[in-house]
Amino acid sequence: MTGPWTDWNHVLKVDPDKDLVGDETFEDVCRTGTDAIEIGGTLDITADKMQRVVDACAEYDVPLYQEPSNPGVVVDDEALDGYLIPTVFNAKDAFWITGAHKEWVRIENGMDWERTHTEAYIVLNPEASVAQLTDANCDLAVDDVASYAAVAERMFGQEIVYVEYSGTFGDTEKVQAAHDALDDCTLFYGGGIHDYDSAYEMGQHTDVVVVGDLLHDEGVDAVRETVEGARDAMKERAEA
Ligand SMILES: CC(C)=CCC/C(C)=C/CC/C(C)=C/CC/C(C)=C/COP(=O)(O)OP(=O)(O)O
Ligand SMILES: O=P(O)(O)OC[C@@H](O)CO
Ligand SMILES: [Mg+2]
Repeated sequence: MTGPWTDWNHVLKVDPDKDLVGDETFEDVCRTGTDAIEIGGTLDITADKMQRVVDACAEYDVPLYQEPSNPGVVVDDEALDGYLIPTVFNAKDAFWITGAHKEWVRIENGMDWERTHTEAYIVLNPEASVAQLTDANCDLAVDDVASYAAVAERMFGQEIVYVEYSGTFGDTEKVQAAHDALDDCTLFYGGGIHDYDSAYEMGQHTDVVVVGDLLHDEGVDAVRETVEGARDAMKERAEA
């Protein structure tokens, strides 16, 4: 399965419910050197807030994807390269596995399947809003994580597997196990990446490093360092 993400090292996740730092602009956000921008968050997201970020980023040439947290916040906009649709594989509440998806397809006026892509989340930080919302079972061993990853790719045809530690730096052994379990599927990792070193370290275990809160807490210069860290790690891996 191919998609543009097979060439990415770094994704910047913009939370439409959070502010930028100081007088930074979305032009600055689009010029951090990241490979793509994913617009999404768990709490207090609305279609209006989503639309504002899409509009602010539309004129720059960085790939722009929406990652909706529920069917009601999807925006139909030509400026979007596509939709990355989460499914939380370790959710205890089935709404987040197929229920929301069924509702979305039911209420949409014709699906844009060409631009719709799948992201299999394995949520591992029990403190994160996404874990609490979806009632995720985060108590997973290394082999549980690897097995979820394989199931996502082989049995559910997911295009991306996303190991999610939102808010905290994750266990590299679990991330590596997910990576080893995958064949064509692209592995995203997100959580607690806050500088060059953390991006470089996790970049050795995943295909793509996702950076979120750093943008809203520290700003674009800090994000740029993580782009460098992820890129250096992956370049070294490719050369090894
Ligand atoms: C079918 C459609 C269109 C939507 C449903 C999509 C699903 C299953 C969403 C469940 C998982 C989810 C809420 C994903 C949103 C992306 C995400 C994990 C953002 C990070 O959120 P946090 O960092 O936990 O939240 P805050 O930063 O808002 O606290
Ligand atoms: O905010 P952070 O901790 O960088 O996490 C990024 C992303 O995985 C959240 O969905
Ligand atoms: Mg967050």
